[in-house]
Amino acid sequence: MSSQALQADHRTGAPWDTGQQGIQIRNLNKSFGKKHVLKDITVDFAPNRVHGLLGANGVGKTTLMAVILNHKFRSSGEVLIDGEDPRENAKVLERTCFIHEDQKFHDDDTPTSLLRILPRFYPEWDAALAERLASRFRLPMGTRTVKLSRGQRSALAIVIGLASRAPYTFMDEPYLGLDPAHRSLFYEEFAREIAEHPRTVILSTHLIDEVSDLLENVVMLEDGQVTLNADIDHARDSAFVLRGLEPVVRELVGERQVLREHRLGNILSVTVDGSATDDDHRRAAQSNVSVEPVTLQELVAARGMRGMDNAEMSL
Ligand SMILES: Nc1ncnc2c1ncn2[C@@H]1O[C@H](COP(=O)(O)OP(=O)(O)OP(=O)(O)O)[C@@H](O)[C@H]1O
Repeated sequence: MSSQALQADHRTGAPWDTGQQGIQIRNLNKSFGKKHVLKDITVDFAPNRVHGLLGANGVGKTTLMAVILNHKFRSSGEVLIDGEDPRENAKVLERTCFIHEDQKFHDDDTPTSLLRILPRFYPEWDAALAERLASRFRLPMGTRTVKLSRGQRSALAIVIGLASRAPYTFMDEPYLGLDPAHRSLFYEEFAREIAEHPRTVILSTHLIDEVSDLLENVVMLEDGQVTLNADIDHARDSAFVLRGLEPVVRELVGERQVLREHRLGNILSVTVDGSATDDDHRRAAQSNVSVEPVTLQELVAARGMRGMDNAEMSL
């Protein structure tokens, strides 16, 4: 076991056993009828890291998470969690938690009844944490979930996702309906939890700049395939923006791949695939062109545009 995977449990002082081997996916395919959504995906999600699963609407993020956890059947390919196939594998599945956008609950459940029942399903459940988070999110504990607002249902799902302490936690746009103050609260509690109890998190989100400080790794889906799996700093370094008068910007871009461009008056901004070289910086300075880093949000928007034939953009 790596030292990174072994943390002290702050309550008991006992070693904190986290996800250790991560998730390995090989040649994974998923089709719905004739629609081929996941196309021969091979990717590893390293253990004990927070992975942002990013991409345009409809590109297959939810499907990928659901197929990893066998909530949806794969068409072909291999998935291993901690070295084991999760299909009908209770030992693996009890180490996972999946919270969905617009999480559904049984109508008759209340936050109180759920927080009483769920520890049976999550061996690492922390009841004190669940109570503290429920109180911070001001959940009406006795109200049936059918009567909760959308934001309150999201808050309840977040409480469950964090309190489960599942070594493999999947969060699919978990903040829907949360107002900015409650989203900030989620980010604060998430950061605290992950620092104290590292685990492997796969978080899909469109609020990329808002969550980028929480992410350690970025996995980008485009047109059913993984086109980027990189440390967040490398991801940011995988493209750059040249901004200036069109002829000089075009000359600087040369033959390189353009991810996106837009014009404001006679100023052209081009997002270029790859890293800016020392030569780019020197030539740009001589021609009055600025070389700017991309934000993660811009990067996903720029790359996502290329998948527009199969996915709608919402970034
Ligand atoms: N049960 C299903 N039957 C048929 N098609 C489906 C089914 N579930 C998903 N799809 C299709 O698979 C594609 C991927 O959907 P998915 O929900 O995984 O995308 P996503 O990247 O999570 O999108 P978003 O960002 O909008 O949540 C979409 O074209 C969707 O219509």
